[in-house]
Amino acid sequence: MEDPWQKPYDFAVSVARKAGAEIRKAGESEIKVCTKSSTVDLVTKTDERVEKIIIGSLKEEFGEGTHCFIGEESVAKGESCILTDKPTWIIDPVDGTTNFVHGFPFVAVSIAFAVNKQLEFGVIYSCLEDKMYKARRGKGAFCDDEPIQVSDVKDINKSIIISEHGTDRTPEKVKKIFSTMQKILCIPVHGLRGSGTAATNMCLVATGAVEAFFEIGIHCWDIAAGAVIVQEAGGILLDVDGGPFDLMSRRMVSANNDVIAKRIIKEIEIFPAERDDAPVQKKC
Ligand SMILES: O=P(O)(O)O[C@H]1[C@H](O)[C@@H](O)[C@H](O)[C@@H](O)[C@@H]1O
Ligand SMILES: [Mg+2]
Repeated sequence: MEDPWQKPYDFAVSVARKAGAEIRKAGESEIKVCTKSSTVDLVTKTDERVEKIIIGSLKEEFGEGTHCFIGEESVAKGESCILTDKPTWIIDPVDGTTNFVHGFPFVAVSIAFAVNKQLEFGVIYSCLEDKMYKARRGKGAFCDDEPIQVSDVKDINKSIIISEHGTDRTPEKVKKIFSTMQKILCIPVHGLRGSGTAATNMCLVATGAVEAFFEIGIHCWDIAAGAVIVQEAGGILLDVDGGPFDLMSRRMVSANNDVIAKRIIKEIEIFPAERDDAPVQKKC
């Protein structure tokens, strides 16, 4: 039987590469910065332009009617963020916008594709490092066409863990984030890290450079592609309460195995984050 998703997968890789080249070029000129949900949730013209390029190319190739699109900047402008059974592209045009603005060298283009709410493939182009990560469900994970594999460490005391602070600086939430980090650091683990992009963090789990990455407050476009890449590299995804991973829940633990994941989960202080697919509240 013909493989229906090979063409979209190959196309996603070429679009991600094209988008990454645009980001690199834009980084050479002055970057005008605006904000979204908070004063530290940054957005630039490049985020918007690159998302338009990606969605425009996908629509041209696959038609507007049959495929749906969830893109970070389109959702910010009021488009729907509901995952249906239709073939759906989930896109973060510039993951690591703060890094991009500051010239911190980890910025990724993240493109995932889901059908019947199941993620079929994920492509992450770490464009400043020029590394192309990709995975298709059931077919393994790759970096620049070389197979990648999570680490086999089961001893938490020999692990490196990644987390991020996010863009919600409500003092009670920040307190919980730092309390969690303090507890994990004191297990003790070898180290705590953060690249500033959820997509790249997940690739670091997938290559075995770190054992786990967790965050509360991320969005589906930050982690959809990484979810496929981590699982295809042999890793696992869980909710921060140890339950099943839910793409729209804005919380996730990705790890090399369930021993590491469950040990981390013991220390996570959970705080609320509104779901990506929550009904939009009408403004008065
Ligand atoms: O850079 P963006 O696409 O906004 O995504 C980042 C997110 O906003 C932050 O909350 C996370 O901490 C980063 O890891 C994301 O990648
Ligand atoms: Mg992002």
